[in-house]
Amino acid sequence: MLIIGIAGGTGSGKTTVVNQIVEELKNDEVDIISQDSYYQDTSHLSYEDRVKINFDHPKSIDFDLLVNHLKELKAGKSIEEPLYSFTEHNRTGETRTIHPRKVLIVEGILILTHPDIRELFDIKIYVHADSDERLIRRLKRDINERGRDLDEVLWRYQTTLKPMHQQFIEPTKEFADIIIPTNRYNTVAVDIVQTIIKDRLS
Ligand SMILES: Nc1ncnc2c1ncn2[C@@H]1O[C@H](COP(=O)(O)OP(=O)(O)O)[C@@H](O)[C@H]1O
Ligand SMILES: Nc1ccn([C@@H]2O[C@H](COP(=O)(O)O)[C@@H](O)[C@H]2O)c(=O)n1
Repeated sequence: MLIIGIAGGTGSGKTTVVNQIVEELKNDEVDIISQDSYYQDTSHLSYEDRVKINFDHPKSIDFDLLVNHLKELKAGKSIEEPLYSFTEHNRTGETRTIHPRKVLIVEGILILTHPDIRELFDIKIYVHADSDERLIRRLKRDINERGRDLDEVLWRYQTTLKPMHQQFIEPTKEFADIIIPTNRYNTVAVDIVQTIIKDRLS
């Protein structure tokens, strides 16, 4: 199994790049795991307390479960990925069965911060867009798709997104084998990654 890790700040375009990469691959060859599915289970907290969580700090992620799941898949076993709700700020209680595939792509803002996870990746990619571009994209996406409003996104940006990006996310760029600039749609970089994957599949 080829495991590719794709990191980068929120709104940098990780999900978009992943979707472009897998477009030409067959379903039974590839699967995608999002770090967002591995936010800690916070069912013991009230909604008011869950809203206040710093979702951009490495502690917010259940890395033990993610490492365990990646190792299971690598060993040829299926796993149950937890499903996550951005409106409830919590796991939904449902899961999705993921079977081992030839290619697994793992994407998320903090995935390169964890040494055991870095060790499991065959290829490490960092997607880079400028912070003003990322904030604009995040505003549009969170308001349209994640049930947020302008004040919520700006409050989160100032209190956690920006400082956590500078402290934890941006420094992981140094671990990347490939850095993809995504201030614009980068078809050349996507082509290169697709070529690497096809080469490994042949
Ligand atoms: N290169 C790009 N140029 C313009 N908009 C983009 C680009 N890449 C992504 N977007 C848009 O920005 C938003 C966030 O992109 P997404 O891929 O979800 O980022 P991430 O997964 O890194 O948070 C989405 O609405 C997406 O359509
Ligand atoms: N309940 C939550 C959980 C996470 N977030 C934010 O999601 C961002 C990571 O996802 P991307 O798709 O943007 O990479 C992260 O910056 C968290 O702040 C949230 O808003 N609510």
